[in-house]
Amino acid sequence: DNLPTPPGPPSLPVMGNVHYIPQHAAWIEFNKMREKYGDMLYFHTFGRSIVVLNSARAAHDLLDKKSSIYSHRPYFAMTHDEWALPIMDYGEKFKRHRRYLEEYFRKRRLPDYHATQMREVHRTLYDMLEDPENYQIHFKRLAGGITMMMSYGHEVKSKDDEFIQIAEKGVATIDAAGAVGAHIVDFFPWLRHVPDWMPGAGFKRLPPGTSEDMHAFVNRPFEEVLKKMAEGTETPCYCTALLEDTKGEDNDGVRDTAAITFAAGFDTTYSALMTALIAMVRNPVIQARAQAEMDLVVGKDRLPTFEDRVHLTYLQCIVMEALRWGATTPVGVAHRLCEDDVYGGFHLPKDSMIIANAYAMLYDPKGRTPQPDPRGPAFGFGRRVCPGKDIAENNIWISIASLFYAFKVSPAVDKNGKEIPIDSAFAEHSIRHPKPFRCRIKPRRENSRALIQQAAWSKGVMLGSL
Ligand code: HEM
Repeated sequence: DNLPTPPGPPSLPVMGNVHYIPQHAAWIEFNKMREKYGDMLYFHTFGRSIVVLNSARAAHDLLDKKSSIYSHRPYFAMTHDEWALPIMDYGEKFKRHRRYLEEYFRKRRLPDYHATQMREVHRTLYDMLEDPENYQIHFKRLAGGITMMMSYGHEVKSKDDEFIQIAEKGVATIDAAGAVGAHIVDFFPWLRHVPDWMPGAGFKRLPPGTSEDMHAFVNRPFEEVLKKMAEGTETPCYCTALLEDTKGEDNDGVRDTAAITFAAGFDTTYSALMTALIAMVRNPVIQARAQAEMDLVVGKDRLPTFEDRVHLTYLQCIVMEALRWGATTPVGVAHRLCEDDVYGGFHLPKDSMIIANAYAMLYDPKGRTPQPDPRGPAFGFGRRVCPGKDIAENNIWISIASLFYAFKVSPAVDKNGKEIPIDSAFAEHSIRHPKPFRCRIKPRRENSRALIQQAAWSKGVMLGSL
């Protein structure tokens, strides 16, 4: 048919209009273009096209409702290194890897992880009590510690943990930004044959030596699990359970999916925790209200547990708002349309790269009652929706509940005792983070210290925490 492609900035002959794709924080600029061009933006060059979806409706209508044709990933060069699910194209291996993760992180299984989550969070409370200045390090250890325990049964006692170091290096080589968020900043190199901004393409630019880091990251923790299983000293975890299920027929799949839970879950969770913290530091009234709700539901003599969750509706709103305001993965990971399609009277060409602008959806100024659920845009769409979304939400929930139950957080003060104003700007990377800020984290009540010490002591996480 002769339907037009969606609107977008004006095109040059041959070159098309990709030069209008902003180099920095593209999601913000795409959002501005929305006023002029609407919910869909179209960019093209040399016969290739990119469609940006600026509204939750468009993303839902296409990526969710027509997921059978919108769940591929754009082409990129490093296919031989396809161990990482987020960049894997649709196909048998993709389905197998997703099945593993969905099976082990499905809703029904979530209670299996509660003990690990509580233990790691209580360890973090203790770290915060002893060394509140370094809260960022404790959040990092927490985000990494939960994943390492769930995936490998490995206990992360300090930030200097061997596997965390390996993993951080490994994730850095994937270019964390590229692994879970599309690297739009580097959009132009895409014209040089390979979409450099695509997750995985970062491998190409690695400085010498880092492919060893990547290899170590994917292999070392897994090998340790195998070794422990051989000795009979393993801790039950994702790897041990899945190795048993798959009976040695897909050890690579177990290894790769375990590694991706770390790569995809570490920085994102850390960012969400930082977002919740800065939000509470800046909004003392809201913080106090959440604490009053917890005092009512939890009482004053114990720390919160997952059982309290259904009663803590105000706190749940804070978690939702952190997911919204944080827009941790502002453009998620790009999808690819695998056949021609029509939407809203426009022609969407086969093989278009589809970018869901989650940022635009989460920052949509049009007020609605009730507010739309931020989890849709925050965790992605269709058959590619984040398989860790429920476990991620639980990680964030128990962390936030416990932290604000035990501590009062407020802006840092200067030497005259005056509060230092906090700049709540975000670093606009493809995994967004609040920019570093200083704050005070103080036990909230007289017995807070004792409650934390008791919890940390009973779980044996008191020593070697720092
Ligand atoms: C706040 C935390 C998190 C956020 C905001 C987040 C967000 C996302 C988003 C937006 C996507 C892309 C979805 C799409 O293509 O439409 C994604 C994919 C993915 N996430 Fe998460 N995620 C988080 C935590 C986690 C955790 C804890 C895990 C591990 C259990 C995880 C594992 C994955 C995997 C494996 C994919 C690739 C799925 C695929 O390509 O089929 N994520 N995530």
